[in-house]
Amino acid sequence: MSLPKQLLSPALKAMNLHQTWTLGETQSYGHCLLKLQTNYKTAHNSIIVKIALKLDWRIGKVNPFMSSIRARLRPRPMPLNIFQDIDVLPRIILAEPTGSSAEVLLYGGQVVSWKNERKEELLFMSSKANWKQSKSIRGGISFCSPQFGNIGSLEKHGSAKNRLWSLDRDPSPLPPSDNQSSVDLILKSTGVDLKTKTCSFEFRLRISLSADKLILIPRVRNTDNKALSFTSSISNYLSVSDISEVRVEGLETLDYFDNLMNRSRFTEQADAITFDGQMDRVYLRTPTKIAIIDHEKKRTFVLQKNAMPDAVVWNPGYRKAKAVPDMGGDDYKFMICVDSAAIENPIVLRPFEEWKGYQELSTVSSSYCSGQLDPHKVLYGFH
Ligand SMILES: O=P(O)(O)OC[C@H]1O[C@H](O)[C@H](O)[C@@H](O)[C@@H]1O
Repeated sequence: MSLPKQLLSPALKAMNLHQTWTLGETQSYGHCLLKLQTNYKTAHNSIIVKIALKLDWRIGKVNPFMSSIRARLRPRPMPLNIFQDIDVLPRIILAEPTGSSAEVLLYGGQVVSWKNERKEELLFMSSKANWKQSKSIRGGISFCSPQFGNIGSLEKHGSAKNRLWSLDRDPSPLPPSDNQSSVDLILKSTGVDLKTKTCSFEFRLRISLSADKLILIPRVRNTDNKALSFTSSISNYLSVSDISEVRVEGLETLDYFDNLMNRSRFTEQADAITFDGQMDRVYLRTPTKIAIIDHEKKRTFVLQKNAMPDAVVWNPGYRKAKAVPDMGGDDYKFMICVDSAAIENPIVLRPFEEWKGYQELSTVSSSYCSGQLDPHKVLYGFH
């Protein structure tokens, strides 16, 4: 008996992600049998549809179809908490057993909230942030690539923060995240990027939350057959009590480009960086660990990073903040940007090569001081 068309079409539909396939016997090397059984109820009867699919693949070659089948056969991870209310940008809520949480937008792959177990917000968000899906949202944490700032011909701070990312179900070679405190996102270059960059690429971003720690692992893959060169930063808007109470340690004696002085190069002379007006600097070849100490809040942010040798320190100060349309008058007091970055030497990827960065943000109580920067880790990294 042949299956009526009206039943065959939903049966074929059922062959997609929503059904679990079972792996049948392997008949010989390079062949495999996949089986699916579904039950259809019509008004009068119930019909069992059994579908068997034989797959052949060539020895020694990776078959992308097989790897997608394997991905379907993997045990299902816990569903993510995704919210998509009307008029609100789709967001993923990451939660962690101690009570800390984070919110990640698909738009820009941006982290717009990170709260500790006492529900205190650790990230700054502008009181005039533009929450529409067209411009970047001032605040939180975002991955800026393939260009930092306006050094180059591409969109300022790159296109990654102004695009809608998707969930990345197969973040290999990273293992898939299987809990509700981690999310993997992917963004592929579009025709618009290609017009300006003339090279196709993929961005991937893993955001993981654990007790008092937020980890970001950005990746850039060159999917073209010519070399790709790019600069990047992870822009961190940290919430502080008052910028005049903040000092940044770990950057002393380093060279920096001063963006307020036509990117001229200077050497830091101060013991630590403090703020009494606008500051916009790119510190070069920094240690892997930087401390941002908030005396009034008695809280220290510890920024640890790998594969991003530079660090941007930015606060607009009173005057510049007035000229920034999406920033409230006093907002500059309650924020500091200290970004992990690769700016001085652009990253160059050969065809199909992938770059992987790493950033870990954590908080400790303010008894922290520069003496606690572990010299070994500062010199040799923390992995
Ligand atoms: O105003 P935006 O384009 O978001 O840039 C905000 C800031 O980002 C970085 O920190 C740059 O070093 C600054 O020069 C820039 O002002």
